[in-house]
Amino acid sequence: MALLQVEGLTKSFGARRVLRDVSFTLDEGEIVGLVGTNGAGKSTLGDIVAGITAADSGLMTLQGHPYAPLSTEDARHLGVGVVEQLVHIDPHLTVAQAVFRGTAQAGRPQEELRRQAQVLLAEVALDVDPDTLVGDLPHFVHGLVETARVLAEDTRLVVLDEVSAPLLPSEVTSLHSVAGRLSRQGRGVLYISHRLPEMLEVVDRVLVLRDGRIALDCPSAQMDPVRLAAETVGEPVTPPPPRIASAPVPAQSPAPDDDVPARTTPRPAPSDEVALRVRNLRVPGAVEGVDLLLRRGEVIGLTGHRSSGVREIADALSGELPAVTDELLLHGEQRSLGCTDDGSLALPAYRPDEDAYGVDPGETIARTLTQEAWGTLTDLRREIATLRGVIRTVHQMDVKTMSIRTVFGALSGGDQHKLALARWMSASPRDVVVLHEPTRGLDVRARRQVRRLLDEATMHGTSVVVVSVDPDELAECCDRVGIVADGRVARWIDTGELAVDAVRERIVEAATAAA
Ligand SMILES: Nc1ncnc2c1ncn2[C@@H]1O[C@H](COP(=O)(O)OP(=O)(O)OP(=O)(O)O)[C@@H](O)[C@H]1O
Repeated sequence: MALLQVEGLTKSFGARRVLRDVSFTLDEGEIVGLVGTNGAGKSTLGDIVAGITAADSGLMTLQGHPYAPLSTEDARHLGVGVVEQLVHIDPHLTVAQAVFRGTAQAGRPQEELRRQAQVLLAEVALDVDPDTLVGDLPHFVHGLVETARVLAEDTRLVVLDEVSAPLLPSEVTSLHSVAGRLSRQGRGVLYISHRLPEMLEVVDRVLVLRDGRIALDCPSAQMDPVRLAAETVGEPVTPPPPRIASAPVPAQSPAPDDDVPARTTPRPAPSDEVALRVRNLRVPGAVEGVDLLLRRGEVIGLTGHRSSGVREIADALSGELPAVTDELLLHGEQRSLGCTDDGSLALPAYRPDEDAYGVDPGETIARTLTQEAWGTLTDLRREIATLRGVIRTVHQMDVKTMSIRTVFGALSGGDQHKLALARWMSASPRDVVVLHEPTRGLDVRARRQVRRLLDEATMHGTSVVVVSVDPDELAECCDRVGIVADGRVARWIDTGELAVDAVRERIVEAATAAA
Protein backbone atom coordinates (compact mmCIF):
# COMPACT_ATOMS: atom_id res chain seq x y z
CA MET A 1 0.00 0.00 0.00
CA ALA A 2 1.21 3.51 -0.73
CA LEU A 3 2.48 5.08 2.48
CA LEU A 4 2.86 8.46 0.83
CA GLN A 5 1.20 9.60 -2.36
CA VAL A 6 2.20 12.90 -3.92
CA GLU A 7 0.11 14.41 -6.75
CA GLY A 8 0.99 17.44 -8.84
CA LEU A 9 3.02 19.41 -6.30
CA THR A 10 4.16 22.88 -7.37
CA LYS A 11 6.35 25.35 -5.54
CA SER A 12 7.90 28.68 -6.53
CA PHE A 13 10.17 31.09 -4.71
CA GLY A 14 9.41 34.47 -6.25
CA ALA A 15 9.87 34.09 -9.99
CA ARG A 16 11.81 30.81 -9.62
CA ARG A 17 9.53 27.83 -10.26
CA VAL A 18 11.23 25.00 -8.42
CA LEU A 19 8.64 22.22 -8.47
CA ARG A 20 6.28 22.19 -11.45
CA ASP A 21 4.24 19.01 -11.31
CA VAL A 22 5.75 16.48 -8.96
CA SER A 23 3.96 13.18 -8.50
CA PHE A 24 5.23 9.94 -6.99
CA THR A 25 4.39 7.28 -4.43
CA LEU A 26 6.42 5.75 -1.63
CA ASP A 27 5.26 2.41 -0.27
CA GLU A 28 5.39 1.02 3.26
CA GLY A 29 8.81 -0.47 3.93
CA GLU A 30 10.29 1.20 0.86
CA ILE A 31 13.51 3.21 0.71
CA VAL A 32 13.27 5.66 -2.16
CA GLY A 33 16.28 7.67 -3.36
CA LEU A 34 15.77 11.24 -4.56
CA VAL A 35 18.49 12.71 -6.76
CA GLY A 36 18.90 15.82 -8.88
CA THR A 37 21.35 18.61 -9.60
CA ASN A 38 22.11 21.28 -7.01
CA GLY A 39 19.09 23.54 -6.84
CA ALA A 40 16.82 20.97 -8.52
CA GLY A 41 14.41 21.17 -5.58
CA LYS A 42 15.18 17.97 -3.61
CA SER A 43 15.31 19.70 -0.22
CA THR A 44 12.25 21.77 -1.13
CA LEU A 45 10.35 18.55 -1.89
CA GLY A 46 11.64 16.89 1.29
CA ASP A 47 10.71 20.03 3.25
CA ILE A 48 7.15 19.95 1.89
CA VAL A 49 6.80 16.28 2.88
CA ALA A 50 8.19 17.10 6.35
CA GLY A 51 6.01 20.17 6.94
CA ILE A 52 8.90 22.68 6.88
CA THR A 53 7.44 24.52 3.94
CA ALA A 54 4.09 24.36 2.14
CA ALA A 55 3.49 23.58 -1.52
CA ASP A 56 1.75 26.19 -3.68
CA SER A 57 -0.59 23.52 -5.04
CA GLY A 58 -0.92 19.75 -5.25
CA LEU A 59 -2.08 17.01 -2.92
CA MET A 60 -0.46 14.51 -0.58
CA THR A 61 -1.96 11.52 1.22
CA LEU A 62 -0.37 9.54 4.05
CA GLN A 63 -1.67 5.97 4.39
CA GLY A 64 -4.65 6.98 2.32
CA HIS A 65 -5.56 10.06 4.41
CA PRO A 66 -5.20 13.64 3.18
CA TYR A 67 -1.87 14.97 4.44
CA ALA A 68 -1.03 18.69 4.51
CA PRO A 69 1.24 19.36 7.52
CA LEU A 70 1.38 22.95 8.77
CA SER A 71 4.73 22.58 10.56
CA THR A 72 7.40 20.02 11.41
CA GLU A 73 5.64 19.43 14.74
CA ASP A 74 2.42 18.75 12.86
CA ALA A 75 4.22 16.38 10.47
CA ARG A 76 5.91 14.61 13.37
CA HIS A 77 2.57 14.23 15.11
CA LEU A 78 1.22 12.64 11.91
CA GLY A 79 4.23 10.29 11.72
CA VAL A 80 6.71 12.02 9.39
CA GLY A 81 10.22 12.87 10.62
CA VAL A 82 13.07 14.66 8.89
CA VAL A 83 16.82 15.04 9.20
CA GLU A 84 17.48 18.34 7.47
CA GLN A 85 20.46 19.05 5.21
CA LEU A 86 21.64 21.96 7.34
CA VAL A 87 21.09 20.75 10.88
CA HIS A 88 20.90 23.43 13.57
CA ILE A 89 20.90 22.08 17.13
CA ASP A 90 21.21 24.33 20.17
CA PRO A 91 24.90 23.88 21.11
CA HIS A 92 24.05 24.16 24.82
CA LEU A 93 21.96 20.97 24.85
CA THR A 94 23.49 17.68 25.86
CA VAL A 95 23.39 14.96 23.20
CA ALA A 96 20.69 13.15 25.22
CA GLN A 97 18.56 16.31 25.36
CA ALA A 98 19.10 16.88 21.64
CA VAL A 99 18.00 13.33 20.79
CA PHE A 100 14.75 13.68 22.72
CA ARG A 101 13.97 17.36 22.12
CA GLY A 102 10.44 17.93 20.94
CA THR A 103 9.46 14.30 21.65
CA ALA A 104 7.02 12.96 24.24
CA GLN A 105 9.99 11.72 26.34
CA ALA A 106 11.67 15.14 26.54
CA GLY A 107 10.50 15.85 30.10
CA ARG A 108 11.83 12.60 31.57
CA PRO A 109 14.70 12.62 34.11
CA GLN A 110 18.16 13.14 32.57
CA GLU A 111 19.39 9.73 33.77
CA GLU A 112 16.56 7.99 31.95
CA LEU A 113 17.09 10.07 28.81
CA ARG A 114 20.78 9.26 29.01
CA ARG A 115 20.15 5.50 29.05
CA GLN A 116 17.64 5.60 26.21
CA ALA A 117 19.84 7.94 24.18
CA GLN A 118 22.73 5.48 24.54
CA VAL A 119 20.64 2.77 22.86
CA LEU A 120 19.63 5.05 19.98
CA LEU A 121 23.16 6.39 19.49
CA ALA A 122 24.42 2.81 19.29
CA GLU A 123 21.82 2.15 16.59
CA VAL A 124 23.31 4.92 14.44
CA ALA A 125 26.83 3.74 15.42
CA LEU A 126 27.65 7.06 17.08
CA ASP A 127 30.16 6.57 19.85
CA VAL A 128 29.64 9.70 21.97
CA ASP A 129 28.77 10.23 25.61
CA PRO A 130 25.10 11.36 25.83
CA ASP A 131 26.21 14.00 28.39
CA THR A 132 28.48 15.71 25.83
CA LEU A 133 27.35 19.18 24.85
CA VAL A 134 26.27 19.41 21.19
CA GLY A 135 28.54 22.44 20.82
CA ASP A 136 31.54 20.22 21.61
CA LEU A 137 30.73 17.72 18.85
CA PRO A 138 32.30 17.84 15.41
CA HIS A 139 29.79 19.14 12.91
CA PHE A 140 29.61 15.91 10.89
CA VAL A 141 27.90 14.02 13.71
CA HIS A 142 24.99 16.45 14.03
CA GLY A 143 23.14 14.61 11.25
CA LEU A 144 23.58 11.33 13.13
CA VAL A 145 22.26 12.88 16.36
CA GLU A 146 19.23 13.99 14.35
CA THR A 147 18.87 10.49 12.90
CA ALA A 148 18.85 9.08 16.45
CA ARG A 149 16.16 11.64 17.25
CA VAL A 150 14.02 10.43 14.36
CA LEU A 151 14.39 6.88 15.71
CA ALA A 152 13.14 8.10 19.09
CA GLU A 153 9.89 9.14 17.48
CA ASP A 154 7.15 6.89 16.28
CA THR A 155 7.61 7.88 12.66
CA ARG A 156 6.13 6.09 9.70
CA LEU A 157 8.12 8.02 7.14
CA VAL A 158 11.58 9.52 7.48
CA VAL A 159 13.17 12.09 5.16
CA LEU A 160 16.99 11.85 5.25
CA ASP A 161 18.34 14.94 3.48
CA GLU A 162 22.01 14.42 2.63
CA VAL A 163 22.78 12.83 5.98
CA SER A 164 25.48 10.72 4.34
CA ALA A 165 27.36 13.68 2.80
CA PRO A 166 29.97 14.13 5.57
CA LEU A 167 30.26 10.44 6.51
CA LEU A 168 33.02 7.88 5.99
CA PRO A 169 32.06 4.79 3.98
CA SER A 170 31.89 2.73 7.20
CA GLU A 171 29.58 5.34 8.76
CA VAL A 172 27.43 5.36 5.63
CA THR A 173 27.12 1.58 6.05
CA SER A 174 25.78 2.14 9.60
CA LEU A 175 23.33 4.74 8.29
CA HIS A 176 22.19 2.23 5.69
CA SER A 177 21.64 -0.35 8.45
CA VAL A 178 19.34 2.16 10.16
CA ALA A 179 17.45 2.73 6.89
CA GLY A 180 17.21 -1.06 6.41
CA ARG A 181 15.83 -1.51 9.92
CA LEU A 182 13.22 1.21 9.36
CA SER A 183 12.22 -0.49 6.14
CA ARG A 184 11.88 -3.92 7.80
CA GLN A 185 9.60 -2.29 10.39
CA GLY A 186 7.35 -1.22 7.51
CA ARG A 187 8.40 2.43 7.70
CA GLY A 188 9.29 4.40 4.60
CA VAL A 189 12.45 6.40 3.89
CA LEU A 190 12.97 9.23 1.40
CA TYR A 191 16.75 9.28 0.97
CA ILE A 192 18.31 12.39 -0.63
CA SER A 193 21.96 12.14 -1.63
CA HIS A 194 24.59 13.09 -4.20
CA ARG A 195 26.76 10.07 -3.34
CA LEU A 196 25.19 7.95 -6.04
CA PRO A 197 27.20 4.68 -5.85
CA GLU A 198 26.55 4.38 -2.11
CA MET A 199 22.93 5.48 -2.42
CA LEU A 200 22.19 2.80 -5.00
CA GLU A 201 23.34 0.18 -2.49
CA VAL A 202 20.50 0.96 -0.09
CA VAL A 203 17.50 2.29 -2.01
CA ASP A 204 14.78 0.14 -3.61
CA ARG A 205 13.82 2.75 -6.14
CA VAL A 206 15.28 6.00 -7.35
CA LEU A 207 13.54 9.21 -8.43
CA VAL A 208 15.33 11.77 -10.59
CA LEU A 209 14.10 15.34 -10.14
CA ARG A 210 14.82 17.42 -13.23
CA ASP A 211 13.29 20.66 -14.49
CA GLY A 212 10.82 20.61 -11.61
CA ARG A 213 9.40 17.19 -12.45
CA ILE A 214 10.12 13.55 -11.70
CA ALA A 215 12.02 12.75 -14.89
CA LEU A 216 12.72 9.13 -13.96
CA ASP A 217 11.24 6.64 -11.49
CA CYS A 218 13.20 3.41 -11.66
CA PRO A 219 13.99 0.35 -9.50
CA SER A 220 17.58 0.67 -8.24
CA ALA A 221 18.35 -2.84 -9.50
CA GLN A 222 17.99 -1.51 -13.05
CA MET A 223 20.28 1.47 -12.47
CA ASP A 224 24.02 2.02 -12.19
CA PRO A 225 25.90 5.09 -10.90
CA VAL A 226 27.14 6.21 -14.32
CA ARG A 227 23.68 6.12 -15.88
CA LEU A 228 22.14 7.72 -12.81
CA ALA A 229 24.67 10.56 -12.95
CA ALA A 230 23.77 11.11 -16.61
CA GLU A 231 20.04 11.02 -15.86
CA THR A 232 20.54 13.55 -13.06
CA VAL A 233 21.98 16.18 -15.38
CA GLY A 234 20.01 15.07 -18.44
CA GLU A 235 23.13 14.29 -20.46
CA PRO A 236 24.02 11.22 -22.53
CA VAL A 237 25.78 8.45 -20.60
CA THR A 238 29.56 8.77 -20.71
CA PRO A 239 31.89 6.57 -18.70
CA PRO A 240 34.00 8.24 -15.98
CA PRO A 241 37.00 10.03 -17.51
CA PRO A 242 40.34 8.25 -17.53
CA ARG A 243 43.06 9.66 -15.33
CA ILE A 244 46.01 10.27 -17.61
CA ALA A 245 48.94 12.47 -16.81
CA SER A 246 50.24 14.76 -19.55
CA ALA A 247 52.74 17.56 -19.92
CA PRO A 248 54.35 19.01 -16.80
CA VAL A 249 53.32 22.40 -15.43
CA PRO A 250 55.17 25.04 -17.43
CA ALA A 251 57.50 27.30 -15.46
CA GLN A 252 55.38 30.23 -16.65
CA SER A 253 51.77 29.17 -16.28
CA PRO A 254 49.41 30.09 -19.10
CA ALA A 255 46.76 32.75 -18.62
CA PRO A 256 43.40 31.49 -17.34
CA ASP A 257 41.24 30.10 -20.07
CA ASP A 258 37.48 30.09 -19.73
CA ASP A 259 37.20 26.93 -21.76
CA VAL A 260 39.67 24.78 -19.87
CA PRO A 261 37.70 21.56 -19.66
CA ALA A 262 37.43 19.73 -16.38
CA ARG A 263 38.73 16.27 -15.65
CA THR A 264 37.32 14.96 -18.92
CA THR A 265 40.74 15.82 -20.34
CA PRO A 266 44.03 15.23 -18.59
CA ARG A 267 45.22 17.69 -16.00
CA PRO A 268 48.84 18.73 -16.46
CA ALA A 269 51.10 16.48 -14.42
CA PRO A 270 52.70 18.19 -11.45
CA SER A 271 56.21 19.54 -11.99
CA ASP A 272 59.26 18.00 -10.33
CA GLU A 273 59.62 21.10 -8.19
CA VAL A 274 58.88 20.29 -4.56
CA ALA A 275 56.38 22.73 -3.05
CA LEU A 276 56.20 21.25 0.42
CA ARG A 277 58.31 18.65 2.18
CA VAL A 278 57.46 17.51 5.70
CA ARG A 279 59.54 14.99 7.60
CA ASN A 280 58.36 13.18 10.70
CA LEU A 281 55.33 15.31 11.55
CA ARG A 282 54.11 14.58 15.06
CA VAL A 283 51.05 15.76 16.95
CA PRO A 284 51.00 14.54 20.56
CA GLY A 285 48.48 11.73 21.00
CA ALA A 286 47.37 11.72 17.36
CA VAL A 287 50.12 11.73 14.72
CA GLU A 288 53.09 9.47 15.16
CA GLY A 289 55.41 10.47 12.34
CA VAL A 290 54.20 11.45 8.88
CA ASP A 291 56.30 12.34 5.84
CA LEU A 292 54.70 14.36 3.06
CA LEU A 293 56.04 15.46 -0.27
CA LEU A 294 53.87 17.72 -2.37
CA ARG A 295 55.04 18.85 -5.78
CA ARG A 296 54.11 22.12 -7.48
CA GLY A 297 50.73 21.67 -9.18
CA GLU A 298 50.03 18.38 -7.39
CA VAL A 299 46.81 17.41 -5.61
CA ILE A 300 47.26 14.84 -2.88
CA GLY A 301 44.44 13.36 -0.83
CA LEU A 302 44.39 12.22 2.78
CA THR A 303 41.72 10.01 4.26
CA GLY A 304 41.28 7.71 7.23
CA HIS A 305 39.05 6.79 10.11
CA ARG A 306 38.01 9.49 12.59
CA SER A 307 40.65 8.44 15.11
CA SER A 308 43.33 7.81 12.47
CA GLY A 309 44.99 11.20 12.88
CA VAL A 310 44.05 12.48 9.44
CA ARG A 311 42.27 15.58 10.75
CA GLU A 312 45.16 16.32 13.08
CA ILE A 313 47.65 16.18 10.19
CA ALA A 314 45.55 18.71 8.28
CA ASP A 315 45.03 20.90 11.35
CA ALA A 316 48.76 20.87 12.10
CA LEU A 317 49.50 21.96 8.53
CA SER A 318 47.05 24.81 8.81
CA GLY A 319 48.51 25.92 12.14
CA GLU A 320 45.49 24.99 14.22
CA LEU A 321 47.18 22.27 16.28
CA PRO A 322 50.60 22.36 17.88
CA ALA A 323 52.95 19.95 16.09
CA VAL A 324 56.64 19.29 15.55
CA THR A 325 58.62 18.12 12.54
CA ASP A 326 62.20 17.08 11.88
CA GLU A 327 62.16 19.14 8.70
CA LEU A 328 59.67 21.44 6.97
CA LEU A 329 60.54 22.98 3.64
CA LEU A 330 58.25 25.30 1.68
CA HIS A 331 59.73 25.78 -1.80
CA GLY A 332 63.08 24.74 -0.35
CA GLU A 333 62.93 27.25 2.49
CA GLN A 334 63.14 26.04 6.10
CA ARG A 335 59.94 26.81 8.01
CA SER A 336 58.34 25.79 11.26
CA LEU A 337 54.72 24.85 11.90
CA GLY A 338 52.29 26.97 13.84
CA CYS A 339 50.58 30.28 13.53
CA THR A 340 52.14 32.21 16.37
CA ASP A 341 55.84 32.64 15.50
CA ASP A 342 56.99 35.01 12.80
CA GLY A 343 57.62 33.11 9.60
CA SER A 344 55.85 29.99 10.81
CA LEU A 345 53.76 28.04 8.34
CA ALA A 346 49.96 27.92 8.49
CA LEU A 347 48.49 26.69 5.22
CA PRO A 348 45.16 28.31 4.30
CA ALA A 349 42.36 25.80 4.78
CA TYR A 350 38.83 25.68 3.33
CA ARG A 351 36.13 23.89 5.33
CA PRO A 352 32.53 23.45 4.18
CA ASP A 353 31.56 22.89 7.85
CA GLU A 354 32.34 26.41 8.89
CA ASP A 355 29.20 28.33 9.80
CA ALA A 356 27.79 29.75 6.57
CA TYR A 357 31.32 29.50 5.08
CA GLY A 358 32.18 32.82 6.72
CA VAL A 359 29.67 34.44 4.36
CA ASP A 360 26.80 36.68 5.45
CA PRO A 361 23.70 34.73 4.28
CA GLY A 362 21.81 38.02 3.82
CA GLU A 363 24.43 39.36 1.38
CA THR A 364 23.84 39.23 -2.37
CA ILE A 365 25.77 36.86 -4.64
CA ALA A 366 27.43 39.87 -6.30
CA ARG A 367 28.63 41.27 -3.01
CA THR A 368 29.68 37.84 -1.71
CA LEU A 369 31.88 37.15 -4.72
CA THR A 370 33.44 40.61 -4.99
CA GLN A 371 34.02 40.91 -1.24
CA GLU A 372 35.83 44.08 -0.23
CA ALA A 373 36.42 45.19 -3.83
CA TRP A 374 32.81 46.26 -4.20
CA GLY A 375 32.87 49.23 -1.86
CA THR A 376 36.14 50.52 -3.21
CA LEU A 377 35.33 50.55 -6.93
CA THR A 378 35.56 54.03 -8.37
CA ASP A 379 36.19 53.24 -12.01
CA LEU A 380 33.23 52.24 -14.19
CA ARG A 381 35.31 49.96 -16.42
CA ARG A 382 36.64 48.11 -13.39
CA GLU A 383 33.13 47.87 -12.01
CA ILE A 384 31.86 46.36 -15.26
CA ALA A 385 34.77 43.91 -15.34
CA THR A 386 34.09 42.95 -11.72
CA LEU A 387 30.42 42.32 -12.42
CA ARG A 388 31.29 40.33 -15.53
CA GLY A 389 33.57 38.22 -13.34
CA VAL A 390 30.69 37.57 -10.93
CA ILE A 391 28.33 36.61 -13.75
CA ARG A 392 30.98 34.36 -15.28
CA THR A 393 31.53 32.55 -11.97
CA VAL A 394 27.77 32.10 -11.43
CA HIS A 395 27.46 30.78 -14.97
CA GLN A 396 30.56 28.54 -14.80
CA MET A 397 29.48 27.09 -11.47
CA ASP A 398 25.95 26.54 -12.83
CA VAL A 399 24.31 28.29 -9.89
CA LYS A 400 20.51 28.11 -10.10
CA THR A 401 19.45 31.69 -9.59
CA MET A 402 17.49 34.38 -11.41
CA SER A 403 19.88 37.18 -10.47
CA ILE A 404 23.26 37.99 -8.96
CA ARG A 405 21.26 40.12 -6.53
CA THR A 406 19.77 36.95 -4.98
CA VAL A 407 20.91 36.65 -1.37
CA PHE A 408 23.42 33.92 -0.65
CA GLY A 409 21.23 32.30 2.03
CA ALA A 410 18.41 31.69 -0.47
CA LEU A 411 20.61 29.47 -2.65
CA SER A 412 20.46 25.68 -2.40
CA GLY A 413 23.03 24.05 -0.09
CA GLY A 414 25.17 22.88 -3.01
CA ASP A 415 25.06 26.24 -4.78
CA GLN A 416 26.17 27.98 -1.58
CA HIS A 417 29.08 25.59 -1.26
CA LYS A 418 30.14 26.06 -4.92
CA LEU A 419 30.19 29.84 -4.64
CA ALA A 420 31.89 29.81 -1.24
CA LEU A 421 34.63 27.58 -2.62
CA ALA A 422 35.07 29.71 -5.75
CA ARG A 423 35.26 32.80 -3.54
CA TRP A 424 37.77 31.17 -1.23
CA MET A 425 39.95 29.90 -4.07
CA SER A 426 40.08 33.32 -5.71
CA ALA A 427 40.93 35.05 -2.43
CA SER A 428 43.59 32.56 -1.25
CA PRO A 429 47.20 32.88 -2.22
CA ARG A 430 47.90 30.42 -4.99
CA ASP A 431 50.52 28.35 -3.27
CA VAL A 432 49.89 25.37 -1.01
CA VAL A 433 46.35 25.04 0.34
CA VAL A 434 44.29 22.51 2.30
CA LEU A 435 40.77 21.78 1.09
CA HIS A 436 38.42 19.83 3.29
CA GLU A 437 35.82 17.98 1.21
CA PRO A 438 35.68 20.43 -1.70
CA THR A 439 32.89 18.57 -3.51
CA ARG A 440 30.73 17.63 -0.53
CA GLY A 441 27.03 17.81 -1.39
CA LEU A 442 27.69 18.68 -5.03
CA ASP A 443 26.05 17.10 -8.05
CA VAL A 444 28.01 15.38 -10.77
CA ARG A 445 28.25 18.47 -12.95
CA ALA A 446 29.28 20.69 -10.06
CA ARG A 447 31.95 18.17 -9.08
CA ARG A 448 33.36 18.59 -12.57
CA GLN A 449 33.31 22.35 -12.10
CA VAL A 450 35.22 22.06 -8.85
CA ARG A 451 37.77 19.84 -10.57
CA ARG A 452 38.03 22.58 -13.16
CA LEU A 453 38.72 25.12 -10.40
CA LEU A 454 41.40 22.78 -9.09
CA ASP A 455 42.80 22.28 -12.58
CA GLU A 456 43.05 26.02 -13.11
CA ALA A 457 44.69 26.52 -9.73
CA THR A 458 47.19 23.71 -10.24
CA MET A 459 48.01 24.99 -13.73
CA HIS A 460 49.06 28.17 -11.98
CA GLY A 461 51.31 26.19 -9.67
CA THR A 462 49.01 25.83 -6.66
CA SER A 463 49.49 22.59 -4.75
CA VAL A 464 46.57 21.13 -2.85
CA VAL A 465 46.03 18.77 0.06
CA VAL A 466 42.47 17.40 -0.10
CA VAL A 467 41.16 15.93 3.15
CA SER A 468 38.05 13.86 2.60
CA VAL A 469 35.84 11.03 3.77
CA ASP A 470 34.45 10.45 0.27
CA PRO A 471 36.37 7.93 -1.85
CA ASP A 472 34.77 9.24 -5.06
CA GLU A 473 35.91 12.76 -4.35
CA LEU A 474 39.45 11.58 -3.65
CA ALA A 475 39.47 9.41 -6.78
CA GLU A 476 38.20 12.25 -8.94
CA CYS A 477 40.40 15.05 -7.63
CA CYS A 478 43.73 13.65 -6.48
CA ASP A 479 46.98 12.49 -8.05
CA ARG A 480 47.86 10.43 -4.97
CA VAL A 481 45.85 9.42 -1.94
CA GLY A 482 47.35 8.65 1.47
CA ILE A 483 45.45 6.27 3.75
CA VAL A 484 46.06 7.34 7.33
CA ALA A 485 45.86 4.88 10.23
CA ASP A 486 47.25 5.01 13.77
CA GLY A 487 48.80 8.40 13.21
CA ARG A 488 50.80 7.39 10.13
CA VAL A 489 50.25 7.19 6.40
CA ALA A 490 49.74 3.44 6.07
CA ARG A 491 49.73 3.49 2.29
CA TRP A 492 49.86 5.80 -0.72
CA ILE A 493 47.63 5.02 -3.69
CA ASP A 494 48.91 6.46 -6.94
CA THR A 495 45.85 7.26 -9.00
CA GLY A 496 47.92 7.50 -12.19
CA GLU A 497 46.06 6.28 -15.24
CA LEU A 498 43.46 4.28 -13.33
CA ALA A 499 39.75 4.86 -13.95
CA VAL A 500 37.90 6.67 -11.17
CA ASP A 501 35.98 3.50 -10.23
CA ALA A 502 39.17 1.50 -9.85
CA VAL A 503 40.75 4.20 -7.67
CA ARG A 504 37.63 4.36 -5.54
CA GLU A 505 37.73 0.60 -4.96
CA ARG A 506 41.40 0.72 -3.98
CA ILE A 507 40.79 3.54 -1.53
CA VAL A 508 37.88 1.73 0.13
CA GLU A 509 39.84 -1.55 0.29
CA ALA A 510 42.95 0.10 1.70
CA ALA A 511 40.96 2.18 4.22
CA THR A 512 39.06 -0.91 5.39
CA ALA A 513 42.27 -2.92 5.73
CA ALA A 514 43.99 -0.10 7.64
CA ALA A 515 41.09 0.58 10.06
N1 LIG B 1 13.60 30.11 1.15
C1 LIG B 1 13.94 30.26 -0.12
N2 LIG B 1 13.89 31.46 -0.73
C2 LIG B 1 14.22 31.61 -2.02
N3 LIG B 1 14.64 30.61 -2.82
C3 LIG B 1 14.73 29.39 -2.26
C4 LIG B 1 14.40 29.15 -0.90
N4 LIG B 1 14.58 27.83 -0.64
C5 LIG B 1 15.03 27.27 -1.80
N5 LIG B 1 15.10 28.21 -2.76
C6 LIG B 1 15.52 27.98 -4.15
O1 LIG B 1 14.89 26.82 -4.60
C7 LIG B 1 15.75 26.07 -5.44
C8 LIG B 1 15.80 24.63 -4.97
O2 LIG B 1 16.50 24.58 -3.74
P1 LIG B 1 16.71 23.21 -2.98
O3 LIG B 1 17.45 23.53 -1.73
O4 LIG B 1 15.41 22.52 -2.83
O5 LIG B 1 17.63 22.42 -4.00
P2 LIG B 1 18.34 21.01 -3.83
O6 LIG B 1 17.95 20.15 -4.98
O7 LIG B 1 18.08 20.46 -2.46
O8 LIG B 1 19.86 21.44 -3.98
P3 LIG B 1 21.23 20.91 -3.29
O9 LIG B 1 21.54 19.60 -3.92
O10 LIG B 1 22.20 21.96 -3.66
O11 LIG B 1 20.99 20.84 -1.80
C9 LIG B 1 17.10 26.78 -5.43
O12 LIG B 1 17.23 27.54 -6.61
C10 LIG B 1 17.02 27.70 -4.24
O13 LIG B 1 17.75 28.89 -4.48
